[in-house]
Amino acid sequence: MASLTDHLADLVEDADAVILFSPTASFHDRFIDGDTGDTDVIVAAPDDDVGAESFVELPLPFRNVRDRIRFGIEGAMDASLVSEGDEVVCIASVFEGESDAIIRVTVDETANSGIYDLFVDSRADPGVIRNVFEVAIELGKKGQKGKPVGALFVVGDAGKVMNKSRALSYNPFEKSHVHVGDPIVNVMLKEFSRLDGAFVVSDSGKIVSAYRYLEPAAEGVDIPKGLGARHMAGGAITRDTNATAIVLSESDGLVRAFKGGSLVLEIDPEEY
Ligand SMILES: Nc1ncnc2c1ncn2[C@@H]1O[C@H](COP(=O)(O)OP(=O)(O)OP(=O)(O)O)[C@@H](O)[C@H]1O
Ligand SMILES: [Mn+2]
Repeated sequence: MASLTDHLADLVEDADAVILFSPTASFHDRFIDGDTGDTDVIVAAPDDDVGAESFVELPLPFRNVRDRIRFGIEGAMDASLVSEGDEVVCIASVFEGESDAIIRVTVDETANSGIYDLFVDSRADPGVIRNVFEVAIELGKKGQKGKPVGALFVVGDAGKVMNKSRALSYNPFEKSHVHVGDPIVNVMLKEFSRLDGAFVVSDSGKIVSAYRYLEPAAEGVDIPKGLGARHMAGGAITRDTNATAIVLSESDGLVRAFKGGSLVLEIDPEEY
């Protein structure tokens, strides 16, 4: 079987840009050394291991290829590397291992899914959003003592979020100065996730409170039917404030992110 690289020249020809998703160094080098003509080469990956000229950092590996491509394209748009109407060739690994798939898309600014803005254009630091995702994914994978568990994290704009919520119980984070991402905090978050309500996290990642009952106005919130009170409250608080909500569902095990009152991203922790 001919390898993907044998066809690359044909497939990339007359595209405006190529996005290589997490390429190996050898694939990237072969690619750069080949004749890419006027086509810009962009690398999208968790880390820039290949010394790319143009780079879009992926905050998560995005097992779902559609999410990965959306993030890469929206990130490339944000950096003015591609623009409306551009033909972009995306080269990614869909199966395990090396780059094995090519998806050619036309950039359509109106189709912006918001997945890039979720991380980069939130009130909270991108790393904070990522850390909260990681806790939610881990919690979703393992549950609490083997049982599925739900959790609601409201990240950023914490002052306003506190004003639109009330305490369900004493706040174990009252006088602490702990941040998401600290290993010990992740253990605490998992422990407290058995109890009701939401975690409130500041822009910089400080855990402001646990056990908050959110009381946002729910009008104008557009979340899929079938999701319950936790998701409704999480979605609605992001319309009422500039926070981002990351919700782990106890019933279907998925992690969802809401921003501006809409569902932006849905991932299955089992794939991570
Ligand atoms: N307004 C709210 N603020 C904070 N937490 C809430 C709120 N409403 C519900 N919850 C939390 O969500 C939990 C689950 O509620 P519910 O089953 O209605 O939500 P859900 O969206 O179906 O979530 P799941 O998919 O996890 O079941 C409640 O036990 C409570 O801890
Ligand atoms: Mn439910």
